[in-house]
Amino acid sequence: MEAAVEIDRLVKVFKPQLRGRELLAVDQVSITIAPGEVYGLIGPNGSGKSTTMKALLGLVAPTSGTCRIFGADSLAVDSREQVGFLPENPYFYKHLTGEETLAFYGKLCGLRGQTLKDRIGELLELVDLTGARDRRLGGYSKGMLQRIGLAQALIQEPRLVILDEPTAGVDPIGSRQIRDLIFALRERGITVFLCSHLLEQVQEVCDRVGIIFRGKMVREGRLEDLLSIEDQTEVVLKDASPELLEEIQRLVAQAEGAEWVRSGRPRTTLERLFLRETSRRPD
Ligand SMILES: Nc1ncnc2c1ncn2[C@@H]1O[C@H](COP(=O)(O)OP(=O)(O)OP(=O)(O)O)[C@@H](O)[C@H]1O
Repeated sequence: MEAAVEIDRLVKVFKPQLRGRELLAVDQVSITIAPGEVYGLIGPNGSGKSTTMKALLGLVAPTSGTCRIFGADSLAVDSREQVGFLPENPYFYKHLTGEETLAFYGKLCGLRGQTLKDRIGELLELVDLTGARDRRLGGYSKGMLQRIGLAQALIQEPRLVILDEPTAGVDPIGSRQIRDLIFALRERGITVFLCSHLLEQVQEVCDRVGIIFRGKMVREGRLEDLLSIEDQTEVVLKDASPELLEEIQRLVAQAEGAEWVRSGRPRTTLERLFLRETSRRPD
């Protein structure tokens, strides 16, 4: 099966504008993403995530290496026909309404008439902005702006969506909505390539993750494989009495090779606690 994304030994060196040193932003990075997969590229600020994405989109010319989208070289204009892109800081015309914004981008993609109208209606529904379709973007919250940005990226029914920090500056509830949207894209079989430096967001939505640091890919794999601690087993008990715990501990002490590491209450993440507490409260 043809890969949705194939980045092969990508190198990007930025030349200094006047004096100064060359900057190796991406160093021999290779990424392959299968159709329908949700892939997350994570790494600290300045590690080369956006540059990798821009090279894939043909917005940055590789110093060496190649990028392909469904087999087409990223430097060829037609490779972009299948791609939707949400940049890190999307710029929108604040005086346009949500609906006008999508109409603007839809027309740029060649959509017209009823097809365009239907597509706009469908996308506003998908990103939960039907009620705000006639409001100007100047009055949208950051989360709403990201969602209209996502709708814009989907206007031409792409097979691949590239999202650069889709939840940057968005509160946990807004982030949850964007995450749910990514799940919805996966259900539709759309390939998603996203980057973030927020690990928890990536953890929930991605099938596979790459960790990039100082331009180099340092780890890559399926999330379960990356996160499992190979030599440990987790048992979660409900309403366990202290006596039962003692009994188990005694059994473990008798067992050859096994070691009791810890017991205690499992913790939720701060993000989950925040979402649980705030979703209970009326506005
Ligand atoms: N057009 C450019 N000219 C010169 N240097 C650049 C350019 N674009 C990016 N860089 C540099 O390349 C390095 C990688 O930047 P990049 O934006 O790819 O990182 P990132 O991982 O996306 O960071 P962030 O999480 O902050 O968005 C940084 O040191 C950045 O300053």
